[in-house]
Amino acid sequence: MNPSKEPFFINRIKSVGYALKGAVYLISTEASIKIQVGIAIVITIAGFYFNISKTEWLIQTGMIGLVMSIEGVNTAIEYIADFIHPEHHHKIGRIKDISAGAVFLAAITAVIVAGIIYIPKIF
Ligand SMILES: Nc1ncnc2c1ncn2[C@@H]1O[C@H](COP(=O)(O)OP(=O)(O)OP(=O)(O)O)[C@@H](O)[C@H]1O
Repeated sequence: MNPSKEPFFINRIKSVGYALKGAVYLISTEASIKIQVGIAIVITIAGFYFNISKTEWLIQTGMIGLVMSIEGVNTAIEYIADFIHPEHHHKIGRIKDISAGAVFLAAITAVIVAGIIYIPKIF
């Protein structure tokens, strides 16, 4: 967002670097995203094991990305909430609960999608 005199592409490359730093920080510090990375690895192995179709791969990969992205946004919202109001406040609690609720909705959807893909292959 800062007005910059640097060339456009240098600026973009730097932004990708910052985003990468954020993703590494997220994965290395947040327990919930570590669990999600673990689940993503297991479900990817399952994809190879059950030889799922291209369409199933697209949907599965999309769901993994969706859940992990929303988890990242949820974590950022928690950081902002703690920064702007470190003390206990019911509105901060509500903000965090709504943010966590968004992750929950994405995760439930991912579980349903996994069920649709794998249950017929297992049973
Ligand atoms: N400052 C606060 N004021 C009011 N309620 C809070 C506050 N901080 C946390 N809470 C309540 O406690 C819950 C857990 O908060 P916390 O910040 O520990 O999130 P978390 O989901 O456990 O985080 P993480 O994903 O990092 O484990 C919130 O969803 C909210 O209901």
